Amino acid sequence: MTASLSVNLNAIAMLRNRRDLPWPNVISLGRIALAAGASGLTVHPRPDERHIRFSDLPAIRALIDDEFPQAEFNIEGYPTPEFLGLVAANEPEQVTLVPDDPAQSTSDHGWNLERDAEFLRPIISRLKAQGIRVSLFIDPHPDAPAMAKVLGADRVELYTGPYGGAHDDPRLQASELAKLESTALAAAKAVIAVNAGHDLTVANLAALVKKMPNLVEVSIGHGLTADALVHGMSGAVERFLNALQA
Ligand SMILES: CC(=O)[C@@H](O)[C@H](O)COP(=O)(O)O
Ligand SMILES: NCC(=O)COP(=O)(O)O
Repeated sequence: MTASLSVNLNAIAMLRNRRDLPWPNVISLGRIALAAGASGLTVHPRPDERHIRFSDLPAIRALIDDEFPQAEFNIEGYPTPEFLGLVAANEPEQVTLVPDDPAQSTSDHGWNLERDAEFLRPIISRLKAQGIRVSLFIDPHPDAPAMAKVLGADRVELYTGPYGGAHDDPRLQASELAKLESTALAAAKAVIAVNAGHDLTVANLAALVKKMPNLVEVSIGHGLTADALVHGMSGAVERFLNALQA
């Protein structure tokens, strides 16, 4: 089974938000990603809207519904009442619950499922009653998948930040990969599906999927956006040089 790719649009939105202008256009780039074979689009709205804006969500929902009905919308975030309202209004196929503090610059850990169980249980059940698949963002630990399953989650998303962050240290990267592998194995035993994400790149993805044969989906934003810039730069310069000659 090949894992599917959900393209996280947060990094593109952050670039757009540098100016009061509509480019880079999150919807146009989402369309390009889906037309190129991505299976879905991910957004992680944060309370200060510094990346994706709440007003982007209906347009992403409409893009999928109108042009890519097989694709999935994945909304990630901390389940505040405001976040749950956004989810109810935009009807994603999947919600990934992440234990972010609003002050965090990016996600850097998974849920403490023992401590947060009674907080998460009713939220998971409410989201599932709305027909939404629920995934819990977890640090790699072999006990976590079974705990997530008991709480009613459909999937876990393994936090791959430390694995991605070890890009310049092969020994550390191997030990982070071993943790991810054992957690994916534990998820297979607990019969819960596995997503993964954070700081995944073309360079670190192949080793990950080899060790996690039950990986269903990866969501990737920062590394994929960086790659899009590298591979799009010469074409963009060419277009501007042509415009200068016009
Ligand atoms: C849960 C997760 O790892 C991603 O959503 C990541 O946090 C991307 O969010 P930012 O692009 O806002 O950092
Ligand atoms: N769910 C994880 C995710 O979307 C990863 O984002 P990024 O670290 O690749 O920007």
